[in-house]
Amino acid sequence: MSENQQDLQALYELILNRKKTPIAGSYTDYLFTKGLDKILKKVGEEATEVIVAAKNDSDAEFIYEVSDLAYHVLVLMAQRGIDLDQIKTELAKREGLMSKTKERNEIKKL
Ligand SMILES: N=c1c2ncn([C@@H]3O[C@H](COP(=O)(O)OP(=O)(O)OP(=O)(O)O)[C@@H](O)[C@H]3O)c2ncn1[C@@H]1O[C@H](COP(=O)(O)O)[C@@H](O)[C@H]1O
Repeated sequence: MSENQQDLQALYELILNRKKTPIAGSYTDYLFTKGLDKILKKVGEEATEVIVAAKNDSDAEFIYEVSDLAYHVLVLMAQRGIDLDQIKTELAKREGLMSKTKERNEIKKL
């Protein structure tokens, strides 16, 4: 990993650290202080911004919004007490599984 790439595990640990040891002026601390509903609101907003950016041509804007969402999801995970290893374990269970697309009946127009 290049020096200019954020390590997700390190970021998650920094977020956990903010939860354990609040720091004045920290945005992460601000989110934890506001609580779950505020964090959920931010995740919702950031997800919407990803959707809007994905429809636009700018890769930079899309990357920016996905990064905002990733950070806020990590804050949500920390708030819920779920760590990255638990997500990796869940993803590993799916490795090699064949996805099944369901046969769906055509929607009939009324
Ligand atoms: N990756 C991030 C990160 N991504 C986005 N953000 C913040 O997320 C906010 C999103 O902007 P918005 O305009 O949606 O929100 P806002 O108006 O600032 O605040 P709201 O009242 O709407 O919540 C901005 O304030 C960004 O600074 C982040 N804040 C922190 N980090 C990482 O977390 C570390 C610790 O940050 P602090 O907790 O601030 O020390 C930092 O060093 C970074 O590595």
